Amino acid sequence: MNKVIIEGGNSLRGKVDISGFKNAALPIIVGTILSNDKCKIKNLPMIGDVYNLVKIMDLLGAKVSLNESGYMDIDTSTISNCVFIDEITTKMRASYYLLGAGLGRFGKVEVLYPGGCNIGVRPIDQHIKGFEALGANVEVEHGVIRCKADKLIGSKIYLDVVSVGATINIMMAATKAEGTTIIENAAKEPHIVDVANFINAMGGDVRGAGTDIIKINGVDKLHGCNYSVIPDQIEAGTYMIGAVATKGDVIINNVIPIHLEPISAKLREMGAEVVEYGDSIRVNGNFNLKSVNVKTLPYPGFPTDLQQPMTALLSNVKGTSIVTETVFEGRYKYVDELKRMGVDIDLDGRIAIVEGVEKLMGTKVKATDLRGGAALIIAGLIADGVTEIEEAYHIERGYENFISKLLNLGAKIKEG
Ligand SMILES: CC(=O)N[C@H]1[C@@H](OP(=O)(O)OP(=O)(O)OC[C@H]2O[C@@H](n3ccc(=O)[nH]c3=O)[C@H](O)[C@@H]2O)O[C@H](CO)[C@@H](O)[C@@H]1O
Ligand SMILES: C=C(OP(=O)(O)O)C(=O)O
Repeated sequence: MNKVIIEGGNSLRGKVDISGFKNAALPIIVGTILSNDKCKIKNLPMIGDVYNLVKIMDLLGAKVSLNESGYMDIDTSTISNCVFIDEITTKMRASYYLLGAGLGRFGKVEVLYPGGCNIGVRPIDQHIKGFEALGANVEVEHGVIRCKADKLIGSKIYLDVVSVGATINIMMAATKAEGTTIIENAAKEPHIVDVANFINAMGGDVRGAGTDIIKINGVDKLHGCNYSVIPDQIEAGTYMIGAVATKGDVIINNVIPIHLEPISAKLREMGAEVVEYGDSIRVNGNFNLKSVNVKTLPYPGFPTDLQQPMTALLSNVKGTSIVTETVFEGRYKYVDELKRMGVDIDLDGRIAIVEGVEKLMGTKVKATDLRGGAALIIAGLIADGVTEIEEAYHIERGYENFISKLLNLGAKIKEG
């Protein structure tokens, strides 16, 4: 998808089904390497990152098939090593999970430094700290990461920053270590819990996921399993924000409402109505909305992945909103694009001062990254006239059928 064209001005109304969580699905697919067996994974999102990862798993030697309803059969017993220097892994962030899974299974991994959204420096020092604490030798040279361990031994690891990727990577490697590993100051995101549940479904012993102390008792051998990925918190949050931005009324199905609490709370604070049901949530934005301040934080704080769509919404809400991005220092690149649509946002380091304007105007803009692209879609939905979003391929990395889901909700949107 190169371009998305939106004619703004329609409220989103109706129902939308949320797909499986990108940031849980990706480590789960890579985590099947630990099993050395056959796994069946359900509820995978049909997104660019999943397609890319299927190619990677295939090139590594796994037998993998994925059907269009998000069901994967994968046999990783046919993988013989994890030395894999191929540019394909630089097209996404989650290829870094080859480090934890490969180290756990083979005691040796060589891969290129991962890619992913251009939202800041994104170091992996905490992953490395964890692997080294488990006894691995790690070298990073000319963009290649090499990890090697004759034997992994459980250890106590305090993360200096709360990192989703480091928590999951250490959990994966430690699952095959001798003895017990304790991760302190671990990330608590819903996908951490999902990956821990998946490891346990393969016969692992991970306890405490979802709290900031995770205990992993190493096991000798894992086995295959059947597993279903949780719904995508960020995709759901994007539709919630879209409903409010367009003064619409949307029922968002296949969600875990508690995972959406940080978003629901903020939208309620703005004056929107958010009603939770068992596995769905209704968001009605047809009220007088007020400006709010938003600070991104690790879970259960407001997710950084929704900062961009949220800022697009606030740009059209009367009053001053202050957005503070505490997780990624470079996550405001899309603001220049929003400015082309007439928004009034001043950036001061990690702080965005958003003066709500009455109207956004459609024009040609460029998606700078995945969620920056989603922010431009939200802006395009509320803008007067036509918005053309170029470099829209970023959006496909993480949203399943975004265009057709929005069409079903009444948006005027098409691929260009
Ligand atoms: C594929 C995937 O799941 N991506 C998500 C993952 O990215 P990712 O795993 O890259 O994000 P982290 O949680 O690791 O990063 C959080 C913060 O820690 C810093 N840091 C991280 C690791 C490290 O070794 N050293 C270090 O300093 C990062 O620069 C950032 O400032 O979590 C982010 C935070 O929820 C999300 O925005 C991404 O969508
Ligand atoms: C930053 C994101 O993705 P990634 O870490 O895969 O680049 C995201 O999903 O918003």
